[in-house]
Amino acid sequence: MIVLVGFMGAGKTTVGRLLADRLGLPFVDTDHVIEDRERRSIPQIFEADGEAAFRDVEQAVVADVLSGPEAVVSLGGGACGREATREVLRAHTVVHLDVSLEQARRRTAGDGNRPVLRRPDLAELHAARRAVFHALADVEVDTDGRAARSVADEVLAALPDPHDAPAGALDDLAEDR
Ligand SMILES: Nc1ncnc2c1ncn2[C@@H]1O[C@H](COP(=O)(O)OP(=O)(O)OP(=O)(O)O)[C@@H](O)[C@H]1O
Ligand SMILES: O=C(O)C1=C[C@@H](O)[C@@H](O)[C@H](O)C1
Ligand SMILES: [Mg+2]
Repeated sequence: MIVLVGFMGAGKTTVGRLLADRLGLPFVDTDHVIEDRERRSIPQIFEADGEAAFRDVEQAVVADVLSGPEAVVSLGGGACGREATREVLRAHTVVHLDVSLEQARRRTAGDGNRPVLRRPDLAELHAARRAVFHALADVEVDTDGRAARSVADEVLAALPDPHDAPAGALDDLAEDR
């Protein structure tokens, strides 16, 4: 799987869709899977059950999605906080979309669907998570001041084989031999 990680507003959902389209793979966003499975929005889950309960559901959803059919998968911004999730990620191609806190704030301004943005220690959280994303990443792309399409192009160029070949191209090659 190609798994996109990064802070809120890094563009995981936006760039993930573009990548999936370009690679001919399904796109799965674990935040969306959580909301479908729970039949509630993420802010509603945080409000009713608290963050720890949300993280439990998130960890289970990430494990399920990453053991499913091949896809481009975007994780929620806080999903890599769980050791179990970091362990599962070892078997996959992890792409870190790097974003500064300033840019992340600008991109997510006015979006009430990210309760963690209200945390008073956001700067520390951003720095701590950034180090974790960096350590997990096979591919890392700076997204500041870049259009989502250009970020997707850079990710595609940096993906290890065989992801950079169009879907089916390698099958043809094998048959010709
Ligand atoms: N490279 C980019 N340049 C400018 N705007 C962008 C870029 N990538 C994403 N955006 C915009 O920033 C906002 C946040 O992007 P997106 O929802 O894809 O982030 P995310 O990483 O999925 O965040 P979250 O972890 O909260 O789900 C959206 O409005 C999106 O259109
Ligand atoms: O950064 C975070 O902790 C979060 C990011 C979003 O993707 C959602 O998963 C949720 O709002 C929590
Ligand atoms: Mg997202």
